[in-house]
Amino acid sequence: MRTIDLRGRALSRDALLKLVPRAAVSAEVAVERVRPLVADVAERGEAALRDQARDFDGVTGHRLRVPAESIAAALETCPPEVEAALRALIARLRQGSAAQVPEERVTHLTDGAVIRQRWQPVGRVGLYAPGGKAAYPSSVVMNAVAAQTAGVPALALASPAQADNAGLPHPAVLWAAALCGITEVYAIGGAGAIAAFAHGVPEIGLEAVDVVTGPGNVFVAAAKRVVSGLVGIDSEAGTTEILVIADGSAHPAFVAADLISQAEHDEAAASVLVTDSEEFALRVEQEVASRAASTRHAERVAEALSGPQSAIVLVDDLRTAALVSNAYGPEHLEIQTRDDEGVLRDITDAGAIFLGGYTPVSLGDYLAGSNHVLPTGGTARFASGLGAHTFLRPQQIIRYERDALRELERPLRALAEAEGLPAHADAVTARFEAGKEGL
Ligand SMILES: NC(=O)c1ccc[n+]([C@@H]2O[C@H](COP(=O)([O-])OP(=O)(O)OC[C@H]3O[C@@H](n4cnc5c(N)ncnc54)[C@H](O)[C@@H]3O)[C@@H](O)[C@H]2O)c1
Ligand SMILES: N[C@H](CO)Cc1c[nH]c[nH+]1
Ligand SMILES: [Zn+2]
Repeated sequence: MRTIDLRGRALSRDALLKLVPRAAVSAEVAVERVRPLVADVAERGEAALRDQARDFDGVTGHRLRVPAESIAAALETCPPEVEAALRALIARLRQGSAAQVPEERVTHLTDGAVIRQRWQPVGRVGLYAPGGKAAYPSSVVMNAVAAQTAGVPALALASPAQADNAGLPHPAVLWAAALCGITEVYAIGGAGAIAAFAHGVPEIGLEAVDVVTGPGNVFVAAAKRVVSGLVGIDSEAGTTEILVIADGSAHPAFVAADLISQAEHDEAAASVLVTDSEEFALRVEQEVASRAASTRHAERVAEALSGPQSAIVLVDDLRTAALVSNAYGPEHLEIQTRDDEGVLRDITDAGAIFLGGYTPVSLGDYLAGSNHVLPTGGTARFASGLGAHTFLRPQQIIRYERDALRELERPLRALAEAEGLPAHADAVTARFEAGKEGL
């Protein structure tokens, strides 16, 4: 990992972001690459999906809609320990997600003037679980439990077809689908899946959805940006990032293991350490060097950690570390310092925040009870992680009685006249003209 020494330097946000750039394929470049793929699915439907499966997943002649029997049959091949772990994940995430459903609130402004705020779930959602370099049953659960907690009535799932599973999605994805009770599953990957959800593909019985969610690589994230507006999306949950703020009190082996764990996802993954201790930085570097080569995906990890998107950043103090982290807006932020809560107070922008030496990101990836589908690429500045709230729309319901409306007749007319829209005021006055009593 390269080291960037910021000690004694005060940098603007833009200058910081130039020093620690995002992944090689920028969101803008990826958007231009996937735009024709999305348009092709909108135009040619199934035929376009088949071409993309051949080109990107190496699969031809498969069934795009997974038969219900294949989902049920797959669960029989799930090792008991994995099934128990998936059930534990579902149960813990249900608990964690329940807090994301706001209560209906009623506000009485004056006598007879009431506003209610209710949270209405969307009707139909398309959930994406990645399946390129690895299979993501955990992402199936993260999507499904959030949607089910919100009360969404119709859920469809897509994940890439696998050449070595007869063109079905990865078996582990089907295990998770079965355990979550999802019956509508498609073997479709990448931008094609996102486009299929957004536009619908009647030939295969896929009806367009209202909201598309789920994580994926840079092309999946870009496709979500392209279809957003036509459908709702969660965040652009793209290529994984971890930023660790640590001081000399942290354990170098813990921090190194966490940086490596997220680099395992993708050659383009970003692992960043920000520390005020040069000695600690060196020890982490040594730990990374001694551990990285023995991981299963050593080549991918090495590429991610040696890329420009990964770095060790030396700063003067932890307040500056928080400023650097805020400028970056990481998907995952770990804080391992003498005063984690103090550092947390300075943090504004991050997808999810993991405090202390015993809360690794990989816990959040699987079993913490929090959701692992999180904003990347700096979008944590304005977006949140996936949750039940992603599928809920606040709706205001307004009811005024006669006297409460009458009280507002004059000020309302003043505002309507100020805007040059007097018929708005007339609509109120009409209710108080003689003979118009009594609704
Ligand atoms: N932010 C989050 O919440 C989060 C959570 C989990 C995983 N992730 C990320 O998800 C990603 C998973 O990626 P993956 O590749 O394993 O699976 P994936 O399912 O996201 O991507 C595979 C698909 O990418 C498409 N694709 C591949 N090469 C392409 C190209 N050159 N042009 C256009 N499309 C192409 C294909 O359609 C293929 O089916 C990783 O980057 C990981 O870091 C993010
Ligand atoms: N770290 C990923 C989010 O970027 C989530 C994940 C799923 N499985 C393992 N990890
Ligand atoms: Zn992970």
